Amino acid sequence: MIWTSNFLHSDYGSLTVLIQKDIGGLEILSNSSFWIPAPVIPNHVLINIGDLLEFWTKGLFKSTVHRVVARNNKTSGDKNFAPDNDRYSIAYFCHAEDDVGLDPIPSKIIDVLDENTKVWDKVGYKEGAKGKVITSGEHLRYRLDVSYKYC
Ligand SMILES: O=C(O)CCC(=O)C(=O)O
Ligand SMILES: [Fe+2]
Repeated sequence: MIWTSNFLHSDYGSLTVLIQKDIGGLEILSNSSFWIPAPVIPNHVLINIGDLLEFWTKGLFKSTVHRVVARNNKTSGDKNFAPDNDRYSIAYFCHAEDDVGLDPIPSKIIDVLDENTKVWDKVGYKEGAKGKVITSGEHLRYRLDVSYKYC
């Protein structure tokens, strides 16, 4: 898949396993709205939390907003930059079965948290959807419909 630099998004599933080769470019949006470059660590995979885990934990685990920036600045001091090379990554998206509800998992830690409205706002659900238990399949369909236009 080819990413453009301004395609910021959170992942739709529970976890994403990401394998990056040599060149950085993945950036994570911090709480204070700064973009933080994710380092490329040789022989390691990067695990990204997706929307489903944020729903299941009432926001205790954050579905990170991220983007991939095509880097071609030859003066950059980042040793992960390789301006003349292509960038390759492989993402494995873990999803739940379509009929799995996105209500919080039973847990003493999660029970006491307030209803997580951040994930609803981040995903862009309408007011009326808040507080309803939607399913993994409904969530995936919604995210795909918003992100892509079908012929
Ligand atoms: O290529 C990457 O580093 C990340 C790609 C990504 O964010 C995605 O496939 O959802
Ligand atoms: Fe992603």
